[in-house]
Formats: sequence, C-alpha cells, structure tokens
Amino acid sequence: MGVNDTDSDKTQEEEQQDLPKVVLFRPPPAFSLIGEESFASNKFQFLKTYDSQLPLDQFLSTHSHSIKAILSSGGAPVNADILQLLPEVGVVVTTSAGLNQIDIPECRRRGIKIANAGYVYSADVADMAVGLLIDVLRKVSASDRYVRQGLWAAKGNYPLGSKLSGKRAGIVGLGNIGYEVAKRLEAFGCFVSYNSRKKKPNVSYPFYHDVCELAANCDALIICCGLSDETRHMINKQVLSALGKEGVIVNIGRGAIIDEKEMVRCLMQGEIAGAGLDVFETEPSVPKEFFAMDNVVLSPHRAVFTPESLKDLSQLVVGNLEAFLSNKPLLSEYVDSE
Ligand SMILES: O=CC(=O)O
Repeated sequence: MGVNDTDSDKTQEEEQQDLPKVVLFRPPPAFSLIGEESFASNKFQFLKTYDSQLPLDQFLSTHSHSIKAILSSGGAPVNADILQLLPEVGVVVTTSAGLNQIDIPECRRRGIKIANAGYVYSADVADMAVGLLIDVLRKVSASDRYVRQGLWAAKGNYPLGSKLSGKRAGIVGLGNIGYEVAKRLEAFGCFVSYNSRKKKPNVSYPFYHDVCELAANCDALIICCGLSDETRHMINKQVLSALGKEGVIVNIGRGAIIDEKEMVRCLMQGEIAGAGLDVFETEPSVPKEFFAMDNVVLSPHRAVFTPESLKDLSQLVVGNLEAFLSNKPLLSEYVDSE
C-alpha cells in the first residue's frame, strides 16, 4: 500500500488531527462578530483552552508538541509562564492592533515572531476618534438625548457646542492610527501637533517631546498610542491640568494610558471640559460618575470594528498563520520601533 493510499484512507477527523495546532486562550471578539468560520483554514486547526476542563498548564503540556502558533486577542496574557510550556510555538498572531497583552521581550528572547492587526483597523478607529471629538464638542449624543426626552419642547433650546475647525489638536502617539487621525483633523481645519517617543522624520506637524507641553498647547488631546510600562497613566493629573478647563480628551488607545480616577475628578470639578472615550481602565466596567455627565461620550471599545475591518482582519489572521506554517514572510509582522 502506497503512502497516498494511506492518506486517502484517513477520515476527515484524522486529517484534522494531523494539522498543526493554533492555540487560543479566549475567544477573540471577532469570532462572535463575524463567525469563527471566517478564520478557518485547511492548513491549521484551532485548539481552544477554554473548551477544556483541564487546568491550563496541564492542557498546554498535553498538546505542547503540536501547538505551533498562538492566536491572541486583547485580555488573555501571552506571558513567559505560558510560552515556556509551548516550546514549539514560533509565532503569536493577534487579532488586536494593541500588543499590551503580549510579553514582547520574552517572545524576542525565544525567537517567536509577532503579527498584529496591522493597518486593518486604522481608518475605522481614526474615524471614531474624530467622531468622538465632534460629539464631545458639538454635543451630538447629549442633544439627541435632550430631544428624545421631550426637553426641547419643554425647556427650549439646548446649549451651544463648540467649533472643531480652528482647534489645536494634540495627537499622543503618531503611529499609523495617530497619523490617520491627524490627516482627518487637518482636513477639518484643525492645527495638529503631536507627541511620540521620537520626532518622526518627514512629518511637518510640530513635535512636543513632553506630553505635558503638548497638552498645554492644544484644545483637544487625542490618545492614539499603545499601552506599555512607559505609557501607563502617562496622562496624569499634571497633563490633565495642563490641558485645562477648556480642553477635551479623546481616548481610542487603551484605558490605562489615562489615570481614570484623576480624569473623573477633573471632569467632576470642571478642570477639563469633556471627554470622548472608547476604552476604560477595567473594561467592561466604567466609572458610574460618567453616566450623569453630558460632556462625556462613551463607547464600548468598538472603535476598531466594522464588518469591513473584520473581513480584512480574518483574511490577515488566516494569511499570517498560513504564511508562518509554510515558512513564508508574515503579512503584518510587528517590528519593534526604536
Ligand atoms: O483595541 C483594539 C485593538 O487593539 O485592536
């Protein structure tokens, strides 16, 4: 009997079992949003720790030799303890743009590659940042509530909002998302400046090395950077007070980049004018003080997702995993910036 005969005798289930395994620690939000089948491939099989009754370390040890890749999403950490149980893993592909759940130095030390969502979310998240800013300034959501509650007829006109054009917009983090936000705000007639780890070559927007100085020189601070040890609570009391009582803040990065308690205090005491927030420190819980604030616009961490971005994401994720498993270059490899 030839090798091919043996192969063709295998059941579909047996063939699946021979496929390299991609382990998941938690279902990515994209699975429920567009269906897990959009991420299926005949080149690999998903192995879900959350479907097993076994303790995590036992589960991983049992499958350690067939697990070649990790599919991560926000939330579940991919840390040194996990990686040391998975000696065959060569890539971590994440459905997120942010990488804060992944121990990047440990991946580097082990020669494990990383691929993230690349550019698939950039336009949508940038649109949302601008949307939140317009909403905070022009009171779109607040006046919608006013009309729905019948208050227009009962109490008269709603207070005026403020003009976007002519505002000084400070972008914190001029990566691809920050840059998309900057381009949009420039088109709205804003004066853009930015803070980043380093001044960007070939970018003409004014650069502030110090985020506090940026805040002091802008009307709206838009947080577009990733979360890291350096950026955790980077937007603190000092930065918020530099932004000042006419200033507004928008966050589409990660909740913990802002000291949330301090932001709540500043908003309650009128030390800043408003906020548009897609992300929070301990999602999905949101400080209840926000609920009564009409100068705060809240969004449930959805800035990145549209059906279109999710379709692009599924192709990118499958493409990255298949590329890795056939020794081809990744489609969106994360390369550390200096
Ligand atoms: O917040 C969403 C992401 O990082 O993809």
